[in-house]
Amino acid sequence: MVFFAVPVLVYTDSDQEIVAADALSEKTAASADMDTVDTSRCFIGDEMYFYVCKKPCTPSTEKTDLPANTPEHRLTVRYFLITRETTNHTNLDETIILHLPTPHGKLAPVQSARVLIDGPSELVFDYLIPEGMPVVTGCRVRIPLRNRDSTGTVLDIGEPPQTSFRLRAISSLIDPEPLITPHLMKLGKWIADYYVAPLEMVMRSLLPESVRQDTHSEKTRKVVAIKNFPNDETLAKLAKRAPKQHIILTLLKSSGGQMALKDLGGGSVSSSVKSLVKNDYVEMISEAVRRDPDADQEFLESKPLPLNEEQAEALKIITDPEQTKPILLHGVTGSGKTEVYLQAVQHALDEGKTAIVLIPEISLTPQTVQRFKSRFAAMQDQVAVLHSHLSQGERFDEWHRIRNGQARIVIGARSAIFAPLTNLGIIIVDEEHENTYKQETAPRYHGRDIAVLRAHFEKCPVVLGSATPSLESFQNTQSGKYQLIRLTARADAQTMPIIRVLDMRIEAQKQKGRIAILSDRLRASMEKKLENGEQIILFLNRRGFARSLQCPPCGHVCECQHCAIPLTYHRTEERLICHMCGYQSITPRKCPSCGDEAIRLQGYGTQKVEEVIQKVFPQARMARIDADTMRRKNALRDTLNKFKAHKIDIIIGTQMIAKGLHFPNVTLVGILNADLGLHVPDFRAGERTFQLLTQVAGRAGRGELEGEVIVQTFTPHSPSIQYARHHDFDGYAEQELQFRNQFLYPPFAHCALLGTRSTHERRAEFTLENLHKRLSKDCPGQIEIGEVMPSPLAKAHGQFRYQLMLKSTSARALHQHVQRTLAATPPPDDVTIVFDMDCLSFF
Ligand SMILES: Nc1ncnc2c1ncn2[C@@H]1O[C@H](COP(=O)(O)OP(=O)(O)OP(=O)(O)O)[C@@H](O)[C@H]1O
Ligand SMILES: [Zn+2]
Repeated sequence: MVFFAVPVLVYTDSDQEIVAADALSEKTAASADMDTVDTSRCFIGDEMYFYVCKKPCTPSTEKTDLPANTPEHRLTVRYFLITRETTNHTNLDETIILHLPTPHGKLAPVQSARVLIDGPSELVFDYLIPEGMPVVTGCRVRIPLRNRDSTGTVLDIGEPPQTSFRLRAISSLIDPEPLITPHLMKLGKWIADYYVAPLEMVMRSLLPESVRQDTHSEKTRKVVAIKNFPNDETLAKLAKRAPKQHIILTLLKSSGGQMALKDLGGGSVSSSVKSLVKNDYVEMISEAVRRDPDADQEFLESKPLPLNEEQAEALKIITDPEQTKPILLHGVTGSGKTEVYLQAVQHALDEGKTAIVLIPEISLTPQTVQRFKSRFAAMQDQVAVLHSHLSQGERFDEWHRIRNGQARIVIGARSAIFAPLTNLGIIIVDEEHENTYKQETAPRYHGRDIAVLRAHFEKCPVVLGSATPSLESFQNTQSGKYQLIRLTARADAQTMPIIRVLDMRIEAQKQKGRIAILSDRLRASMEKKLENGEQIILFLNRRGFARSLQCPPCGHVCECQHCAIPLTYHRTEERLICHMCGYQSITPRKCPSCGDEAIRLQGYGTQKVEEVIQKVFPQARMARIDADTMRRKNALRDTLNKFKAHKIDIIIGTQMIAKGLHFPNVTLVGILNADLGLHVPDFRAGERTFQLLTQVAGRAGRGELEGEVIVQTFTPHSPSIQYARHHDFDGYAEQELQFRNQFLYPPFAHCALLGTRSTHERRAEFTLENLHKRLSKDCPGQIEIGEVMPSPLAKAHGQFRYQLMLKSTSARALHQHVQRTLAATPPPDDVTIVFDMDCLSFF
């Protein structure tokens, strides 16, 4: 039988029961009668009244009058549906929803919102948008959830879905303005999809906790202001009768009519102020004050420098409106990239736009922040700094200053890419090669990649800058996706430092197999610099748990034959395991290359170095900079300031000191063990070593004095060390890209890590093995799946960790396959799944 739909106007009472129905087409007016409506064929979704009639009819959009005798307050006018002639009445695909005038004569588009409920379980439900409530995507809303109230974020708005139950309505809006801009919403959805992360988690990254929970609020202070200043006569009386009140009034008058209560004397004057208020002479006002995280610092305005030729060319390309590709600014250390960023940001501001500047980790790059703050010192209020050390209150303030347009420049680490700026004019990613841009907890997004995507959505330029670009970005310039700009010389016309590579195998022979911390050469050089009153940086790239075997006499390192990365020593199994493919081998007692029995695990840390240096140079003033010594807030900033003021001669540090530091008096940089970063089970080890050596070396000789760098290594022939020594990025990139291509590593493929964690070792392993089986079934051709193996960090925080590697030339195929498999294979309650798309770390 063929059914036809009749457009009907339905009246419901407050309980949503149908009290009347009205056909909207004259021709079928007869069907307005409930009797003629085949109610057995009704679809009554919450808001969807869909009546089916046996007679053909023509829909009309004419407004029908409400039945005169129906009390208006009991009526809720719903919308109606029109379907075209159809043989299958359940097919609603081609349903058109028309908006009908309500009893109040206003248009009432019936729409629903898809709401992501706050909370750990990532619930998403549809809610009706009450008439007149200005709900848009990104709004925060209060909604009913079961029998309590809850809060959530609107992900989407659209026509109500077809449901077999009744949709409930949004109770109220939390913020009048959507806290997440539409571009950010789009970005959030992309991240959830690509990194296979729950959208709720992504939302947490987009909206800081303090902003989401509306418990935090603006900080206010009490201000006393003159209301009716007494005449001279009263004033004179007051001076005698209540001298305190007299003083307050005089103070207020002389300072322009108002003062903070605190400045007037706080509690000690409160009773006097109270009397003044009572007599209506003054009033008390609450004034919002900003919690300024840098309130204790002063920034002197710095003027733009005249650019050299290369810098000027770079700025021209960056600010060229025709330029649509992401830009990779490859400038050698000290080439003046920061000056280019500063002027590019100024350009965006001049055009009335806003800017985001990402830096690897704010507490590690205080100098960069200071330079931005100084340049824009005149507009201090328009600069917002976002970083992990902010208190909840500070974060709340900064965030709202950005959202309401007061702050136009946002400087921050990775998550600042989600700053809710509108009208973006430029995004800058400084030190784009840094790993810290990758978030190591879900959602495991890469800040640099998200920056490129956001710039694309917002149609604004994005500049990725580095002295040692990541091979991913560099390859993008080779393939034409990105635009490459180079700064080839130091801005102040200084020469690049001389890099000497010291063969520690020889040193080991001298020391009879013991691992020396200071070579004779480095020690002699340090002595000379200290005598000259120059400063020294000693660098030790210490990596904790993944340890490779290295033979001190010959420098040999045991590697996997399939993956060309060092094998990792697993103490419990007494075995060497490859962390890319799972290959295992026994631990050799003798060096497979030279037969020496001295083969051993590497290892000493910064603390040990400090001890040694103290013995060798007891008169030198030194400071150690690593995660242990720099726990205190501002500790790094203070130590670096001391170093700058030359109250410290030697700094001993880890990666923390590799970045963006500019100390003209540093003439010697010692890299104590370049191999530590080189022989880790990671195909990027070479790239990282090259980057670190180049960056650390770049700290030397940044002033009038020539710089010297000494690199101690057991593998002096390694390409990362040799190319770094010759300041040859292109040469390095060329041979490294060849290696990556050969073994199909990024940037030629996407790598991802799938892991399980559990307090029950077997369950962690089984769950992953099960996933492995399922992934292998119906696996798209481009995906390679590695074996299940214990993580290099086999147990952490009481949890056993297993992992497997996935590789694919198609990112989409990879994340979609994983997404599908994970969705179909929920893990046991006591096992956590970890998925790291485009992983940078293999632990
Ligand atoms: N056009 C210029 N004229 C003179 N000095 C300049 C110019 N541009 C930059 N400088 C100075 O050169 C020094 C190095 O510049 P800057 O720190 O910006 O380089 P960088 O490329 O960001 O370095 P790095 O990558 O090592 O952090 C700074 O002291 C800076 O003030
Ligand atoms: Zn292998």
